[in-house]
Amino acid sequence: MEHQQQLAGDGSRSPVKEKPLVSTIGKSTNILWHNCPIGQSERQNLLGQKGCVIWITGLSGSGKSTLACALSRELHCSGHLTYVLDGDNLRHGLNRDLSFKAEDRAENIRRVGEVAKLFADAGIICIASLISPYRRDRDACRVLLPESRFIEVFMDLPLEICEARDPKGLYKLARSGKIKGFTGIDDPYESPVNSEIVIKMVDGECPSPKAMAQHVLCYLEENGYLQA
Ligand SMILES: Nc1ncnc2c1ncn2[C@@H]1O[C@H](COP(=O)(O)OS(=O)(=O)O)[C@@H](OP(=O)(O)O)[C@H]1O
Ligand SMILES: Nc1ncnc2c1ncn2[C@@H]1O[C@H](COP(=O)(O)OP(=O)(O)O)[C@@H](O)[C@H]1O
Repeated sequence: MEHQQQLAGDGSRSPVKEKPLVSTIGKSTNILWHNCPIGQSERQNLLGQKGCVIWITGLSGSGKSTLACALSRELHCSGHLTYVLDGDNLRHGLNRDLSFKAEDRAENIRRVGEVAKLFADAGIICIASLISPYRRDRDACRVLLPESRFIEVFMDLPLEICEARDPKGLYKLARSGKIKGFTGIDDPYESPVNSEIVIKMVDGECPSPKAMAQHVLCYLEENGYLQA
């Protein structure tokens, strides 16, 4: 198979015959990586932005989906291509086979991390909005996306505020024991320690959805994500 070129003494290139590198990845054997001539940088140039993942983590009711939607709208209106991966929504399809026990939450985050990586490779600003309660699972996604392409946003709101909002009535059900293993009630949430962005209350008030989106937008502008 001809898949590499060798530089000859006169500077011309001639094909080198070499055995292809075949490897085992997970449970897949005898597989090869296939490169495409159009790569991430060409797609980024087309879109005028850097592909990245904005990973929003926090308790249920902390405003993850609200921020994801507000940010997506702001970016869209200023000519940037985004896509929102929302935990609740993905559990309707891709992740419908997963429960909320720790190993299923880990698999949920792993899958969404891999999907988000594809979106970033496509040059898209991917906004992932999931509770993602375990630090180890979030950090594994960060490793998947080197070159600062993983931007963690921590919704640092107190449980009492999230519980008071309770838009789906799930905290009420968890408190009465009708939902077991609910994050923040009888299941853990490990707060991030190295988030790029933290959204928190100021003088007892939560910033408005527009203000939260502006906060992230400023970070993207200042760090060069909104140009190729
Ligand atoms: N046991 C339990 N714990 C937490 N959340 C629960 C649970 N059961 C159902 N829900 C609803 O599922 C939404 C969270 O899904 P995620 O995929 O983001 O969760 S996780 O990242 O795998 O922990 C979450 O959505 P948000 O409120 O938008 O966070 C809940 O509506
Ligand atoms: N910045 C905010 N200020 C006031 N209310 C908010 C804000 N962000 C979210 N909310 C409200 O809080 C509730 C939970 O928000 P949501 O985005 O669904 O949270 P999550 O996705 O983290 O579960 C919703 O009723 C939403 O309208």
